[in-house]
Amino acid sequence: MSLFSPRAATRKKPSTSPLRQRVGAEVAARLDANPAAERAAIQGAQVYYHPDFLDAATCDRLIAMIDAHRRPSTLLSDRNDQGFRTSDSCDMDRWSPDVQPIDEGIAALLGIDPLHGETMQGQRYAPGQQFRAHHDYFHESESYWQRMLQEGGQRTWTAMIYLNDVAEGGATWFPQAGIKVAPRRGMMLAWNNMKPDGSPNELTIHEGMPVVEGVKYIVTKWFREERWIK
Ligand SMILES: O=C(O)CCC(=O)C(=O)O
Ligand SMILES: [Fe+2]
Repeated sequence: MSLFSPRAATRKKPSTSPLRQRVGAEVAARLDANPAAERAAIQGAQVYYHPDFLDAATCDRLIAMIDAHRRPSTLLSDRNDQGFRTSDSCDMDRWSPDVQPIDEGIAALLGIDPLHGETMQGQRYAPGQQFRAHHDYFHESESYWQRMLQEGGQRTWTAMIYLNDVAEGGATWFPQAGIKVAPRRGMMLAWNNMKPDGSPNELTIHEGMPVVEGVKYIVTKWFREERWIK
């Protein structure tokens, strides 16, 4: 039997990275040392909760900003998949006095330079709206990848904050990691999209489940391996 396998030779493995490896370990160590943060009891992915990261008044201010600026959400993917992400979303102006302290507070909690953070996204889901299963990391096989390399490279950590409680539905579900998180006003959910070796972690696939009753508001912050703002 030949040891050479043409299939294995042509299948491209996603790249590992010492930089991403380091940010994974450093952020996890920082959150482990923070008594306000709690690590989810799952194998194979680093996922943390921080209840009460934002107070109610701050959540309400962000909700009002989302309502003032929201438009139908978009997708980066090459596939044009109707129904995949049906929420509204908007960019939260990082230099506005209402957003900047929150933006910098998230970066400080994780210990990541705020300049690595993409523009914070606000999202609103009405009943029936959802964000189906996806990875937050970029797929190196997609046509956007070369552009992403110019714009700070791969995404490492995601920090998401629920701005309100939702009467029914709207949980964030990680089907492979095996956790389902119900929206709770002010709670941050943060996870590393990379494995310990700095390559994409498939186990972080997650979904914003359909809202059944009520309206769900969140803000999401994605961090890049390099500076997103030059
Ligand atoms: O709405 C959710 O619970 C998930 C949102 C999400 O996956 C994202 O913003 O990347
Ligand atoms: Fe996501």
